[in-house]
Amino acid sequence: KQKNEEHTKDRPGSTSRMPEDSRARLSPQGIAYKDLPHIANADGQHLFCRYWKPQASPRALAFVAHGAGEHCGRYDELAQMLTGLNFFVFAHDHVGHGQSEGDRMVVSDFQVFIRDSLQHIDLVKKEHPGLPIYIFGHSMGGAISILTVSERPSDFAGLVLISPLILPNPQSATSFKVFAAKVLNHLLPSFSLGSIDPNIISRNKEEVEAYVTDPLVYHGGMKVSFAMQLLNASARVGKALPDISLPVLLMHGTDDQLCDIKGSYHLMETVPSQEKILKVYDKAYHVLHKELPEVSSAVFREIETWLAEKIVTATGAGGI
Ligand SMILES: O=C1CC[C@@H](CCC(=O)N2CCC(COc3ccc(F)cc3Cl)CC2)N1
Repeated sequence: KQKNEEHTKDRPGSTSRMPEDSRARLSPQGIAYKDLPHIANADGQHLFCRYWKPQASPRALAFVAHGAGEHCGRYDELAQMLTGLNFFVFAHDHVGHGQSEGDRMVVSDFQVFIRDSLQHIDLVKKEHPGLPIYIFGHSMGGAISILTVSERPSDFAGLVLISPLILPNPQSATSFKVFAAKVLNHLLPSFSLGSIDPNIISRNKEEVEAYVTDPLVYHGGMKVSFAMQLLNASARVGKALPDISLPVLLMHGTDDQLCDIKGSYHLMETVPSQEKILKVYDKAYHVLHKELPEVSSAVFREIETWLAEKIVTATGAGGI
């Protein structure tokens, strides 16, 4: 031991740390992971998980991919509605988000989000063999959902996208800014660009307040390296669309200033899916499920109706 310490002391920059095991590992909020539902991803990072179980035995599974800076707890209402349809709903906080490990809103490669989602999906599918699985994504979570489906073309029964990130917003990604971001990424990857203006996420002031005061939401600026990963993601999404052929329900607000609705029009023109529905919400902002009551209730109703008819036919309990 003594010898060993001698050795590590000499080597610059090395520390002989005690191996940290799950027992001692704490969430960014200081809660022991042994007391939280969690999975460890391929890099050993602990991801906080949420599960919403229906009363009766589930008829279908739903995985929810949250957006940049937020966390899966913000989908509680949506998940509750789905458990009413006898869905077993599950989600996790992506690396660098909410109660999961990782530097805040940092990811080494966008693929990490897809890899971790597939790991969680495979885990839950093993526990519920044979059930159809639907995937939900909002904003950056929409890009994660599309890329997750494109890796498993026949695994999913449907894709629900709420204002997905498909094309970078022209303002935040002008060719000059993209060029600047690429240059900056080499020089100062941690340089912080602006943070999201909370007032443009929704017209619902209470929801804006909830977002601003939510301690699990990251309110810092977006690092250049993360912006690069988002650009990488939207490029990959553009290439994946021609291979998406599962049923798609897509919703977008005309006044979304964070993810351009043009991306959803492009998706509709590009995916070969037989069933693809785009619902446009006039004057609505980015977070449709947390918008003015008439918009969000329409969004929930839309999702409920779309899914109810699918799982009825899927379980063959349809009419004569
Ligand atoms: O409930 C909630 C609260 C938060 C919101 C989700 C937010 C989310 O996920 N966004 C919105 C911002 C968007 C910025 O995109 C870029 C920025 C710079 C760049 F250079 C290239 C891109 Cl593409 C990425 C996707 N929903």
